[in-house]
Amino acid sequence: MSNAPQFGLNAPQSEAVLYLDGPCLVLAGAGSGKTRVITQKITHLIEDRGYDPRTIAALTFTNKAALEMQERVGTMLKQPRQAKQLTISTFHSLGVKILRQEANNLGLKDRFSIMDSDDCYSLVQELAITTDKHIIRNIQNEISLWKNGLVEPDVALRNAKDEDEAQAARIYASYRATLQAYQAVDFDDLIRLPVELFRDNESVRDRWQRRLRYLLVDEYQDTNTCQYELVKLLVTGLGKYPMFTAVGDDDQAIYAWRGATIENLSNLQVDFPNLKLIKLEQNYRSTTRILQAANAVISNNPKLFEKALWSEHGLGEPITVHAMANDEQEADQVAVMISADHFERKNKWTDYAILYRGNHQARIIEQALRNHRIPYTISGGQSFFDKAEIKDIIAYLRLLANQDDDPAFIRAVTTPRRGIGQTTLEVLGAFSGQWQCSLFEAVFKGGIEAKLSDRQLLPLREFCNFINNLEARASRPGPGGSGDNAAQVLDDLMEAIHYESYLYDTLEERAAQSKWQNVMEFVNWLKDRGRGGKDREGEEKNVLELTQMVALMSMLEGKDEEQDAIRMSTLHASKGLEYPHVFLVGCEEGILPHKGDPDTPVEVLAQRIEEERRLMYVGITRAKRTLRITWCKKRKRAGEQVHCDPSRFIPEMQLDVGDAPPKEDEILSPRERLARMKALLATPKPQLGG
Ligand SMILES: Nc1ncnc2c1ncn2[C@@H]1O[C@H](COP(=O)(O)OP(=O)(O)OP(=O)(O)O)[C@@H](O)[C@H]1O
Ligand SMILES: [Mg+2]
Repeated sequence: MSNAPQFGLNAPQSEAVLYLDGPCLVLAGAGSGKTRVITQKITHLIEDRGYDPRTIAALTFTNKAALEMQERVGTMLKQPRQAKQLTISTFHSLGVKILRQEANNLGLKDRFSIMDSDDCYSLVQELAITTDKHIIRNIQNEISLWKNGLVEPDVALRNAKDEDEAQAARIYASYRATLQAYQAVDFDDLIRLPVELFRDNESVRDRWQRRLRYLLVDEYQDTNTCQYELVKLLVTGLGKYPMFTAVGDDDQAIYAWRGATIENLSNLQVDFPNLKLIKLEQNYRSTTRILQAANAVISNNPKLFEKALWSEHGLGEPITVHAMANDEQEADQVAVMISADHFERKNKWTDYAILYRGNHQARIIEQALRNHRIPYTISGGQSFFDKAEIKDIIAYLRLLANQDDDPAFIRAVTTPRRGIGQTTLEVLGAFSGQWQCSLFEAVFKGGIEAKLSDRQLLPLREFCNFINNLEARASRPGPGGSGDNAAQVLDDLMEAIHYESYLYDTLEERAAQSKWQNVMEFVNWLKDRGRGGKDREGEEKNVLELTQMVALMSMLEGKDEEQDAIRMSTLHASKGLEYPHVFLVGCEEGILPHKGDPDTPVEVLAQRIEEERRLMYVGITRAKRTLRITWCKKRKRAGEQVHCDPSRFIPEMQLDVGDAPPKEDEILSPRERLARMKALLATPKPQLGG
């Protein structure tokens, strides 16, 4: 097979697309067309190699990225409908798909629930018998890291370094037991459980390997141990070539705090000695100035793999740095700059992005944008699915799907209020603890009559009967497969719980109206999905399946509105995306790099700063044409104005080095420009290992 460039790709990109003799890793910097390799390869597999689209899976990091990839492939295929048959999803969605089909093999009932991180927080709070947020979060993190590292509770306990960690390990053991009792899984389990299943059950694993003939993984640098294990289990087997392509960039690894390890990149070379390594060096996204700044910043980190990026897009406009008096002025000025730029360049709003380190920075920017009447959408922040009214409805759905889901039971039974008080619930809780059954089961269990009066018990039983009746219909497919069953069940549910009047009774009118609109939007969206999407092309879903789908969506991001609006996003959520004009705000010491725990040991601190630097690199490289950096001399923290210093990453960008007046851009020929750029990039960098 020739490696001649094709499909609008450069030579190494086509090589990666055409390579099918074994596992392949594309390692390259930002904007070099890694994701493009994935979409092209999927198309190539289907159109030129005769792969059935149902046997191809591509894994990405966010639901949004998955959706974009699916749409992109759809436009490339001669038969766009085939794109719908592909599995293009996040690791977690693939996990749900596996769990749903293999629940019985894992001792789970079909109707397991997926607990969100709030539920898990409450559970840890209960088990740890404390209300100290800091302690609870720490334990929650520790449990998550153990799960993602595939560490069992007894091993965690044995290896505990101190009493705090031992205590966390004991809570981890009870936490797992409790989830099992609830017939629930948390987000980490969505990947951990399939891994355990594939490890322990060869025939199940074999079945999945037969179904998935080719696996592609985007943003590979951010996979954690558990996700890597899942990849390995899917692609290694008896008499079968591991067929996969992973693409990634070690300089963009920004999820170490969630257990991702960059070592997975080098592990790949160890675990698959015949791994084909392909590097890409041409950047197609950004101007030379932007790339220079990005390269300069990241050259301060030790390197796992050497890379040198260059671009043909010309030097471009200067990168500007703006010092602001305080955070209010920053927000206002950014809004003013965007407004002016928007009218001057006659751009769309979607051409702009404001990126920041932490969600807490968003509120003040939102207010400024509203003042200036600039439309915006937020990603990576509070998602639609995290709104209280949506979570209320989801609680009912979860309970329909799984009556043992205690957190959902408590939320649903008390919202709207139906005369069931805290004392009643406490008695019920104690009783269910004593009998080791769920709250729902406790309501009908013999002996409960002695604990609760009729007045207390009646509304509980009424509620449970209502759920039971609805549940009987919830799991059925529609009559004649019309998918209308889900819609009918949803309508009945909404009518029966009087949620609308509850909102108007408890809130002032405007708030109630807006919340009710959200609820209706959510319900209609669910109904559409139940019918297989707006065009009814996808799979139909019953209420149980819809519930699991929703649980997953809330994890990383919200619903995306397709309006012309600027994008506000955390740096983490901006990964993989690109915008013509980027504002990187709050570039101050303590914010970016993030302050973190003052007790952090020096060697850990150094690693953290490196991760923060990669985050800066991700931010810079989202920009295609212009990049503006802002920082504040003062910022309000806990109600007080505190003094701030500019981020160390600003001088690291070495803006003076390549910052020639824009005219020079026109004088240099592309070849000269390239030579100049390469010379600038040739500064020696510290080497590390591999
Ligand atoms: N060979 C090519 N010719 C022209 N444009 C390209 C080529 N390859 C990629 N691009 C374009 O360059 C931009 C960056 O590509 P892509 O998003 O695939 O990069 P990436 O390596 O995945 O970046 P990131 O590391 O940020 O995820 C996209 O707009 C893409 O369409
Ligand atoms: Mg990408």
